Amino acid sequence: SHGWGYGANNGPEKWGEDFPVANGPRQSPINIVPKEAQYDSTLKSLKLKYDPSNAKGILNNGHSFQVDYEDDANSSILTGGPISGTYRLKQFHFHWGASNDRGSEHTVNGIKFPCELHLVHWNTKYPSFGEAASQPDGLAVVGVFLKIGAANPRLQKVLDAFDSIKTKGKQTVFANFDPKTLLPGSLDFWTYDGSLTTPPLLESVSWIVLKEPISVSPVQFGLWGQKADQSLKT
Ligand SMILES: NS(=O)(=O)c1ccc(S(=O)(=O)NCc2cccs2)s1
Ligand SMILES: [Zn+2]
Repeated sequence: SHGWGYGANNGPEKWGEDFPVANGPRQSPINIVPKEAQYDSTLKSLKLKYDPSNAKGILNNGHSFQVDYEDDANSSILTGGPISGTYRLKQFHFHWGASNDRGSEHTVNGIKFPCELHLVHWNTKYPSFGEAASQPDGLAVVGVFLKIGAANPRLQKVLDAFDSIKTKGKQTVFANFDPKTLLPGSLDFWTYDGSLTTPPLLESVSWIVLKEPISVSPVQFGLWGQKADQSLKT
């Protein structure tokens, strides 16, 4: 199909053909250079309050594995940090590569991590996710880097679910999961105004990238690589 992807003919270099905002002023991802970041004392600490029962299912959308959440109430929300108001969790998903030396979208001092988790939230001042996604302050995505290291038992439930959704379009029930368990000990973050990192590349995201990575073991990550068909890899 002609849809966007990560291949030579439909990859990031070509996205601008169908999505001209790709050449816009606030495109993500970016390279984060900690020494150049400015400390902003007006920023508040991040507050994440998630209700595990809001978890609905896990989907292989052909570009990632995505866990979707009920978002018809303020039961799983993000407040504080750089944002004002209340943003509701819509879904979380991952980006990874064909090998451990690549995969993350943001880089730190030019270094790619093997994987990056995104928790996608939308501003409740708008009536819906779709409406919020087209507004400059519509979305807030928390990014968490994954590094290869100790086994991470909190990830295991997500990894185990990959087994039953190996092909694009497949989804399965994924219930009772608190994504807060995936976060590192520190919620210190870098923040900037950017965009969705995949089409439609909308410039509506307040990015909140956590400084501390979480770990995944070589075995856990190896399974990940095997399970995802090639189209899923960056
Ligand atoms: N990598 S990322 O977190 O920047 C995301 C990319 C796409 C995301 S989405 O699933 O929220 N769809 C976005 C939309 C589809 C249609 C209207 S907006 S989140
Ligand atoms: Zn993402």
